[in-house]
Amino acid sequence: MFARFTRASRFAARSFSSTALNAYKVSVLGAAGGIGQPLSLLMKMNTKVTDLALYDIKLAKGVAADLSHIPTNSTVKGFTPDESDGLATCLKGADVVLIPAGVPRKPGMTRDDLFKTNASIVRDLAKACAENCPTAAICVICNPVNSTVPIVREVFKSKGVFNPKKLFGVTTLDTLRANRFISETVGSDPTEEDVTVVGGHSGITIVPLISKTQYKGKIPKEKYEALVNRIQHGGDEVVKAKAGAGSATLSMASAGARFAGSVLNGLAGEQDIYESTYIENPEFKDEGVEFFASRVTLGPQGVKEIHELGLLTEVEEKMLATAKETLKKNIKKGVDFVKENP
Ligand SMILES: NC(=O)C1=CN([C@@H]2O[C@H](COP(=O)(O)OP(=O)(O)OC[C@H]3O[C@@H](n4cnc5c(N)ncnc54)[C@H](O)[C@@H]3O)[C@@H](O)[C@H]2O)C=CC1
Ligand SMILES: O=C([O-])CC(=O)C(=O)O
Repeated sequence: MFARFTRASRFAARSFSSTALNAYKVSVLGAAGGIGQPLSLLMKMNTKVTDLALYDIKLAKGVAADLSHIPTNSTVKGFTPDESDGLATCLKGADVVLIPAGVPRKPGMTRDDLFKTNASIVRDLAKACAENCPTAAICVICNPVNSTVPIVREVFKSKGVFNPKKLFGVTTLDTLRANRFISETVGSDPTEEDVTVVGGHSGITIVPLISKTQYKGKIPKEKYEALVNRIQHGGDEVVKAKAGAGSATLSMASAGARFAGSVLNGLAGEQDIYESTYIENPEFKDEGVEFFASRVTLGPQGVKEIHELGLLTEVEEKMLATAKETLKKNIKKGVDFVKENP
């Protein structure tokens, strides 16, 4: 009885001082979807999350009711557009916002083909974030990430609240795939691998830096090329296998939960929190590439340090050059969209 009382008091105290006591509000927009549901489940299991707020145009209340029975610290609330201030309430006080809302690919489509539907979804959700939780870390999962992240920046800028340290495109799935696929190539334990993947999140813009691993120069050319190709086109593999029923959802939920967990660990002041993520990066700004997935250290203010690329192999330099050409166009497309459709 006494132990229970103490625990309850501790949880009550958490709601008063969020950051100091490792108690955070996480909002998931698009929470009833293929990614949204398992991602929300994984956030419910994260012990740093004490307030989980779920928004979707359908079913968010049902998903919230379901998850709310799991005996972890967090409360769970669901919001839908039929309540006048549903989205605003979902977002108010959020420390981290995850955005998997948007349509997924079908076979034969590129991520860029999703732009015409997803651009306005992301723009509108970004407006709500800028108005209701301007200081939250915004983590964009919705594709095409190369363009949707610039859309969020433009919206935040237009409202005077943009903070480059708190806007992230979630590219963690590329890291997970690289870790898994390299382990299959070299016969290692995938949980021990840590491949840095930079650039963007679509085909040739995904640049795995194998030269930064212990396997530099050790993987035969043919195997190396097959590995890079599989990392770059891993998404297509799943789209094809799901045959019209969508794209990666479960591996993406795992990636999103890992990334959100790292952001929370950084906010909590934990040390040595590293992730690769698509962020505003000044390194290639002169070339018109304002966003670039980079390895970063995360901290209490979001991005604490952007790691420079350093020395690359000739092959990696070539991949980088090709990636930058496409990224430049993808970024411009997002920026222009907000200019033309504010
Ligand atoms: N960044 C990455 O590595 C990855 C990104 N994705 C992307 O994530 C997005 C979501 O994929 P899935 O979950 O498979 O799709 P889904 O169709 O299963 O779920 C999307 C959810 O978004 C909701 N939604 C649509 N418009 C909304 C709005 N205006 N506000 C709130 N919710 C809204 C839908 O009702 C649905 O529940 C897609 O754009 C997909 O391409 C997918 C895999 C990996
Ligand atoms: O391939 C897609 O459309 C979904 C995605 O971004 C991925 O699985 O990496």
